[in-house]
Amino acid sequence: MNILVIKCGGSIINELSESFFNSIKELQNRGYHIVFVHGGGPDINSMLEKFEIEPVFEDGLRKTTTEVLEIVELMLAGKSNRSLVHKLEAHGIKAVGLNGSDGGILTGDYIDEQKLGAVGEIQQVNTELFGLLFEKGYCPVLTPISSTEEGNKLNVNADMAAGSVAKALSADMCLFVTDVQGVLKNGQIIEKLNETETKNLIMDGSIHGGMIPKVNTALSVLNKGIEEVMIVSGKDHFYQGGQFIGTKFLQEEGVFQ
Ligand SMILES: Nc1ncnc2c1ncn2[C@@H]1O[C@H](COP(=O)(O)OP(=O)(O)O)[C@@H](O)[C@H]1O
Ligand SMILES: CC(=O)N[C@@H](CCC(=O)OP(=O)(O)O)C(=O)O
Repeated sequence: MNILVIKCGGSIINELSESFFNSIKELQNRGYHIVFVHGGGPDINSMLEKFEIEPVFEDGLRKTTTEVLEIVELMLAGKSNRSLVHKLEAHGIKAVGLNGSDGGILTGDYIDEQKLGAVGEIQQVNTELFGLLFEKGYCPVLTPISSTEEGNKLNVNADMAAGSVAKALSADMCLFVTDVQGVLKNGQIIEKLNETETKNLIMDGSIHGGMIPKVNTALSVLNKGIEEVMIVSGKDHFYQGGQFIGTKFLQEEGVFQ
């Protein structure tokens, strides 16, 4: 079974192009089973603004108080997930929305409760429901809210959640769909990146903000043996005639799995 995990960023959910859906259909026709993991950062920020709460980020991760967590879940599960499922279905792609806590899909733990509040990283992924949905031709669409073993809710960065899902499924491919064509430097797309080059771009500030968890997750997924890991745009065709368009992450030369 060919499995593809697609992380769909909040930056692009409301602006996904027709070409994006055509690319998804082309991949399904080529036999890929697809799991979507979505974000929703901009919608969360808009709602926080309405409540006059200032969004605070540390290296791309949202500081999550109890009050913020309620708004995060409201927007992610109530808006972003619904929008993506509606759009997929409207394009003839069978989709079912799930929260990370449904059927115990995502179990996590706090990263640094003191510094970030209720922000987690994934410790375990229960893939059983994905298998059941794949059998009937549905794409699971997952909100990255997780539970701790004690049942506390955690806000998990959607890039990191997608990476954990890709690893748990031993996916053939993991794509991060966002609002830019890939990793850019001086406005130009970088087509191929290895770990050292990526770390240097973070150090010199060329990669910043929400791109940091994305590239770090891309590298960690690659290091787990998933060979096709890319950042692509949801504004255009990211796949056409068997070719992907975006930034592809590559193992360092001389490093073998
Ligand atoms: N080197 C870079 N190349 C491209 N985008 C970058 C880079 N560094 C930071 N970014 C920012 O990262 C954003 C994508 O991350 P983010 O806003 O978190 O998107 P998403 O919601 O899709 O996860 C881009 O729109 C851009 O503003
Ligand atoms: C801990 C943390 O940062 N969680 C993210 C979850 C949503 C997300 O990752 O959305 P994007 O993919 O649009 O960035 C947040 O609260 O914004």
